[in-house]
Amino acid sequence: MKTPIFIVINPHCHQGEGWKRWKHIRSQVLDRLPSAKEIVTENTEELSQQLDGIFSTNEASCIVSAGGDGSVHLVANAILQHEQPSRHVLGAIGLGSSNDFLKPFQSFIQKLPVRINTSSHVLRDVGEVRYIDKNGVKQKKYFIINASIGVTAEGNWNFNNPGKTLKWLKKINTGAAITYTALSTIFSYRNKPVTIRFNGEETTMAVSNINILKIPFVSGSLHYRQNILPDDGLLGLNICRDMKRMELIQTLMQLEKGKFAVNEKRISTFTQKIQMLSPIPVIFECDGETTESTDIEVSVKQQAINVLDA
Ligand SMILES: Nc1ncnc2c1ncn2[C@@H]1O[C@H](COP(=O)(O)OP(=O)(O)OP(=O)(O)O)[C@@H](O)[C@H]1O
Repeated sequence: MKTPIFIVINPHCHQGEGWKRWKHIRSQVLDRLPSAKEIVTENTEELSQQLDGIFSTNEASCIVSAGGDGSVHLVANAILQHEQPSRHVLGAIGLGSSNDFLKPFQSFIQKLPVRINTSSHVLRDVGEVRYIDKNGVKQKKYFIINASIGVTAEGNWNFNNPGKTLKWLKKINTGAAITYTALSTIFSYRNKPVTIRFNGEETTMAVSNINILKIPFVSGSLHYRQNILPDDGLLGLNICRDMKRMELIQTLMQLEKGKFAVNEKRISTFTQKIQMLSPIPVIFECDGETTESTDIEVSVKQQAINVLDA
C-alpha cells in the first residue's frame, strides 16, 4: 500500500494499560508497517485535531486505531463524516479491554488482536444513527460494532462513569468489572416505554433491552449467534420486553453462551431500519459510547467503510 499509514494510539485505554501494551508490541507492529507514522493522543480533542490534520492534506490515507472499541469508533466516525470516506482505510490494533470490533479474532501480535494487513482491504457496513440531542438539535453518528438502548446502554453508561468499587474492579479484572456492572445495572433498571417501528410494524412496549448488531459480540463474553455478515446490508435486531430482573439475569447468562431463544418476551430478527421514540430521554449506546435522546433512528449503510484485512 503506497498511501501514508498513521497509527493513532490511545495510551489511556484499558484503564491506562494501553500504553504498556503498545510498548510491548510496538517494534513488531513497525516491522510490519515500517513507513507508519505514530501519533499518540492524550484525549479526544487531540484525536480530532490530528485526524483533521490528516484529512486536510486531501491525500488518501490508512488510519490504524491502536486502542479499544471507543477509539476505533471515533476514528471510524471521523472517516465516515469526511466528504470522501472511500479514500480512507481503517485498521485496528486491539489494546482495549474488550476489542469487540476485532471479533472473531483472526490475527494477533503477542496475543493482541490486529487488522493491519495493508495488502488488502474489504468494504464493511456500518449503522447510521440520526437522533435529536438534549438541546433539540439533530445529530448523526455511526457505529461499526453495535448499538443499544435499555439495560445494555445503561450498563455501558455505568461502566464509563464508575463509582469507587467499579473503578477498583476495572483495574484488577475486566471480566469481573463487566459482570458487576451488568448485575448492578439490572438491579436498578426500570423498563422504558418506547414506541418502536421496524419492518413495517409499529409497537409501543416496555423495553428491557434492544441490541442492534453489525457485529454479534456485545461486551466481554456476551454474544448472539445471529448470522450477520459484515457487508450484507442488514442489522441484527434483538429485543427483550416486559422482563423482570430474574428474566434479565437469565438472558444475560444465556448470552454468555450465545443463546437467545425467541419467546413472547424476546424478538430476534433482521432489519434495515428501526425508529425508537420515547416520552422521556433514554440512554442509547453506539460501540460502547453513550448519549441520551427521545427520538432515535437507526439504519444500515451498506459497504460504507474500507477496513484492512486481519
Ligand atoms: N485516540 C484517543 N486518544 C485519547 N483518548 C481517546 C482516544 N480514543 C478514545 N479515547 C477516550 O478513551 C476512552 C476509552 O477508550 P477505549 O474505549 O478505546 O478503551 P477501552 O474502554 O479500554 O476499550 P474497550 O472499549 O475495547 O473495552 C474513550 O471512551 C474515549 O473517551
